[in-house]
Amino acid sequence: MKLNIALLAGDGIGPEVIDQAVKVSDAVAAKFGHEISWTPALTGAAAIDAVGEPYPDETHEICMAADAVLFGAIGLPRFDNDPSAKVRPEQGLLKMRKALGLFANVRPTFTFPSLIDKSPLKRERIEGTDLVFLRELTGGIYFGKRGREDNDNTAYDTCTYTRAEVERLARKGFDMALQRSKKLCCVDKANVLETSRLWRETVQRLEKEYPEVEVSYELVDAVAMRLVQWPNSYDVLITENLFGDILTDEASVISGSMGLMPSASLGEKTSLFEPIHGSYPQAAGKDIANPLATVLSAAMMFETAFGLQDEADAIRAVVNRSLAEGVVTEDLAEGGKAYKTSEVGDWLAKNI
Ligand SMILES: NC(=O)C1=CN([C@@H]2O[C@H](COP(=O)(O)OP(=O)(O)OC[C@H]3O[C@@H](n4cnc5c(N)ncnc54)[C@H](O)[C@@H]3O)[C@@H](O)[C@H]2O)C=CC1
Ligand SMILES: CC(C)CC(=O)C(=O)O
Ligand SMILES: [Mg+2]
Repeated sequence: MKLNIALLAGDGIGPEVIDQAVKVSDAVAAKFGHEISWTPALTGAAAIDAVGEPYPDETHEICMAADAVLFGAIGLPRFDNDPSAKVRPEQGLLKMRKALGLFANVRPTFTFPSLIDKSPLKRERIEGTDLVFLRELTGGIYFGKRGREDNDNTAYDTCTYTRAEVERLARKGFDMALQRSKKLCCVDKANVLETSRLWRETVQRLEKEYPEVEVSYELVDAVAMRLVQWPNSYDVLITENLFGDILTDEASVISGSMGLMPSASLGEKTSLFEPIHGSYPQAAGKDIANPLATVLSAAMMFETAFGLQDEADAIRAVVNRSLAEGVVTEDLAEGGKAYKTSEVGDWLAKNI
């Protein structure tokens, strides 16, 4: 099979972790007789520096022409530390998600048997955790009207959701629940927010179409607590953009490192695969970041974008072996040998 993949490395550790995902993908492709054609494209601060905008038209065209997109991360301190910057890397990420129609971000949270004792949470709480967030990705407060008024002394961001936006995400959640343990949790703040009440009402209406699915409705603040207290009690969780962004970073603690959790951003036209972490600028250029979140995002790409299950399983199997054998970056080394980002990638590619 010929696989045409757009490659958006981005900023900070983005290029380093993407390099490892490319090595591993090429190795799995060679093993199973596929040919990958990678088309690199600019995004984030790298694109601002090169052409003045964070998601150039040319990058969009490359993404639309590809069968799938593999994305690293964007963002740099020189923008984070300058609140007055008008053009920002994150605008490129949001523009890209909107332009590609990537409304559903699938963020699984799971544990690795060899890492259970590396999590700051107790073994008996986290063992067997296997849950998945479906985060709405192209609506809500990240895309609402924002601005300043009152002589620059007041700022506002608005959160808007349409019933259609909620429904398409929720349907994906119900469908996913049917494939899994038939449990769905709608995470909102319906005791306060009107948008959350629209979410709840829309999901309640859909319940009739999915009588086999047991739905619970929980407030986001309580979920933030229960997620680390009893992660095993959750299976599929659906939620809006902001809540999903925050809760999934929190959930990464269950697995043992932010550098482990992958995601798939799905839409009608195309799909994009990206680690849940950001550009971790403190580690940029040091060859120390954990590449596994990006490598596992590539596994999701083989599975979801190309229907290549054996290839995805092969990547997951070699990742599990690397962890069991202690071939890990410094975030997981705990005083033992810390491998470089590139060494982990080489090991995975060699052992697949
Ligand atoms: N999807 C994206 O491109 C995202 C971009 N960002 C941007 O990234 C920049 C940094 O943001 P932060 O809040 O520091 O989030 P971050 O996710 O980049 O880093 C937070 C912490 O997570 C850990 N971490 C993250 N990735 C890791 C990896 N691969 N290996 C080992 N440890 C890892 C590190 O301890 C790090 O200090 C900002 O400019 C932000 O806007 C933030 C989140 C997502
Ligand atoms: C710019 C942010 C919306 C990126 C982020 O934190 C994420 O998608 O997880
Ligand atoms: Mg985030």
